[in-house]
Amino acid sequence: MTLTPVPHLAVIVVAAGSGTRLRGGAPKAFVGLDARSILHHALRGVFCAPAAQVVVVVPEGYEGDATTDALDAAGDRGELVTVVTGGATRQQSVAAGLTALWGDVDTVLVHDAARALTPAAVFERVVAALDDGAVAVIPVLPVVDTIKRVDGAGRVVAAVDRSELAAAQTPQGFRRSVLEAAVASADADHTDDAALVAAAGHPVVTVEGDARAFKVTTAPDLERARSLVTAAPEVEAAPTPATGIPRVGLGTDVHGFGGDGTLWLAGLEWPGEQALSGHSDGDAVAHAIVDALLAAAGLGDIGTHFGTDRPEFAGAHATAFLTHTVGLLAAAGWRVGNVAVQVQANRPRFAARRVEAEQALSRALGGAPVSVSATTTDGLGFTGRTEGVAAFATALVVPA
Ligand SMILES: Nc1ccn([C@@H]2O[C@H](COP(=O)(O)OP(=O)(O)OP(=O)(O)O)[C@@H](O)[C@H]2O)c(=O)n1
Ligand SMILES: C[C@](O)(CO)[C@H](O)COP(=O)(O)O
Repeated sequence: MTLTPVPHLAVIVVAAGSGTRLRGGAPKAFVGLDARSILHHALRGVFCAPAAQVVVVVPEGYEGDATTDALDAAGDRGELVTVVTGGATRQQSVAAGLTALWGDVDTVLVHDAARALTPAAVFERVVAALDDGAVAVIPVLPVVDTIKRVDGAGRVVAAVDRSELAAAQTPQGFRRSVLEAAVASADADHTDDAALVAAAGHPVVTVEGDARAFKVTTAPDLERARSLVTAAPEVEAAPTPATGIPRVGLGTDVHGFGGDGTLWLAGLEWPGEQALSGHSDGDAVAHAIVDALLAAAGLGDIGTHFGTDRPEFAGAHATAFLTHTVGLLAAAGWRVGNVAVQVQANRPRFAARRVEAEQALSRALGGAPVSVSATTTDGLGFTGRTEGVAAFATALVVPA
């Protein structure tokens, strides 16, 4: 998704850090997440913002690599890209980026390349606050851990009230004149641009950040980013949840009788009933729900994530499928609203276990409501001949 271009908006992507805490064997922005670098992933997000210019600030000697990444990520917007050499500190790199801005730019977002998986919605919120008249805007997340002040010997000195704290992310947005003046008059090195602007006496407002905008700082952060993009590349390409707007999806599945063991259907074991065949346990109800949820979130379909090339799902039951799907949704910023599923089958008879099935499926979906209905087809078709089971599901997902 690309927002409507804002003519006078530029994004400065600071990527000139060395990544000493990561120790990735190259400057951090040039370490790979998958086949592409951290910088490439960050720029893909940046090009969802309505920028008229994108300035990429990189370590000396990496200008060529950065240009290749930037032009690839830019697609047909390559003319917007300027690559410049950064400085010894982040603040100096921001200053270098500012010198490259075109004359008509009046609004600037500064974004860490290291926050490579920042969703477009965060850019949207920052731009919207600037449009509403703010001179400086930062995305923040609440601090979730209990915080202590400690002395040099590691002893606790005091508890800190975390309700007064927020963790700062990027992109941070500013009126250009305000940021330029703050950089020019800075008498200290600050770790973020908001601190610089606040030190110059300007109010800084906050908007909601996003857990996916985490900064790749240490090796575990890199692991997390890699697992997000390699385990579920579609997560990155999936539509970013538009604030407050839910989406619906549809899924169907069919399995024939003839499997080994007992029947598993709708997350329940059915002793004495003939099993369905399939790579997993043949639970057509669970699979239809997975398809409906993935479709709603724009994450492909069951074959994308649970194909026969995934041995861990051989023989797996509904809980494995549904909990994995909930995880994929969460990584893409969605949670399950509700699910309704209909089973067409002569056997098993659902009436006595319908509520039990709803509860089992709901548990596997983290508590989201699930409605199960069952019907026969008056002897028509393959379900009418008791050759198999068909299931049809609809799902609603809502921004997490
Ligand atoms: N001289 C610098 C230092 C940092 N950055 C950028 O600022 C962002 C946030 O910095 P940080 O995560 O601290 O990156 P590094 O400085 O590379 O990491 P470290 O402190 O571990 O060396 C990163 O995108 C980084 O590339 C920069 O452009 N120029
Ligand atoms: C700009 C920043 O990402 C906001 O959280 C941060 O300040 C970068 O520097 P840090 O030293 O890694 O916190």
